[in-house]
Amino acid sequence: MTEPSEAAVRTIDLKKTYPASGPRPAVPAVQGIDLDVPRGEFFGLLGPNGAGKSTTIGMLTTLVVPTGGSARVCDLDVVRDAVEIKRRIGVVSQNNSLDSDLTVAENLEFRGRYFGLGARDARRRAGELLELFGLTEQRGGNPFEISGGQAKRVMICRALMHGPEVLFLDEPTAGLDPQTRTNLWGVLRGLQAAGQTILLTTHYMEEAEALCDRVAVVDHGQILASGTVDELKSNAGADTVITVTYDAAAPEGIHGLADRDGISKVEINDGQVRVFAAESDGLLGELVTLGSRAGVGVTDATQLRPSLETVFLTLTGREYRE
Ligand SMILES: Nc1ncnc2c1ncn2[C@@H]1O[C@H](COP(=O)(O)OP(=O)(O)OP(=O)(O)O)[C@@H](O)[C@H]1O
Repeated sequence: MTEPSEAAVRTIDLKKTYPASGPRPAVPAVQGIDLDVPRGEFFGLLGPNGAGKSTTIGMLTTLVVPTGGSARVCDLDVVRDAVEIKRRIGVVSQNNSLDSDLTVAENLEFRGRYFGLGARDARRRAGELLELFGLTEQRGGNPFEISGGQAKRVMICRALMHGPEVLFLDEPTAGLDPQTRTNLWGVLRGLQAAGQTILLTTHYMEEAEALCDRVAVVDHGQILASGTVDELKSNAGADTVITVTYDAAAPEGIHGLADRDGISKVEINDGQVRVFAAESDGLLGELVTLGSRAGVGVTDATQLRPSLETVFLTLTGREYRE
């Protein structure tokens, strides 16, 4: 037997353009992305709605057929080896896809049988997973009469029934309240600690920051940057970003700031001024003072410490909207 490849997921110039339909033009949803996710890693695709994350995960899980480039999962080709890949991966979709005609436990057992487990093994494995995920009390319940967080945990259990090599999660905590989200983070961290390779998509920056070993920031179907959160911050946006909105055109004095040590960039858009600074002490006060000396008031001011948010702002020039 050959050693399994170290890469759990590898894509080269992967593309998907949805064809035009009636008056709707073709949509270039994914425009050539390269990913390399080693086994054991917790990898995140982070981007705003419509960035192409679901389409990417769809291609990796063989549900969406690429229109260009290539993708390998568990060293298998997503187009040629789709059936084998399905056996090797677990997928948790965005919406509740549990079967409402079955109980929580039956949903899991059914999946186990589908993947070839005997009835007793399927029951035992379902019981173990439900216990591990704190769902034993819900085992006989209807999967649509439990909370959103519980349903998501059941879906993760179901995806783990056959011991997948890679677990794919599409926006696992979208729509969940903060407490439930944090609980689910604990569950996912536990899975990774046990050796599970995980690839998730998220539009929550703090989720990517809290969970992922490495993150690819995606926007308009392209990867803008990837690396550990620390690498992203130091390569793309180590700066604090101060945004001030004046009630008239920005005061003249602002232009001089761009030449100062510790300030890497100043953007001026009519009354809005954005300053990217490694040394930001006192800067906000200075921007207010410059305004008042010129007879211009401040209507809004924000200061963002270096974070994935400032990385996105630096890369795209746009604020990140969840
Ligand atoms: N089946 C489809 N047919 C046509 N266009 C599609 C289809 N699915 C997605 N799109 C379009 O492709 C683009 C990327 O969508 P995608 O769902 O991959 O993004 P996303 O980052 O996952 O966003 P979200 O979190 O909102 O799902 C969007 O413009 C979307 O409208």
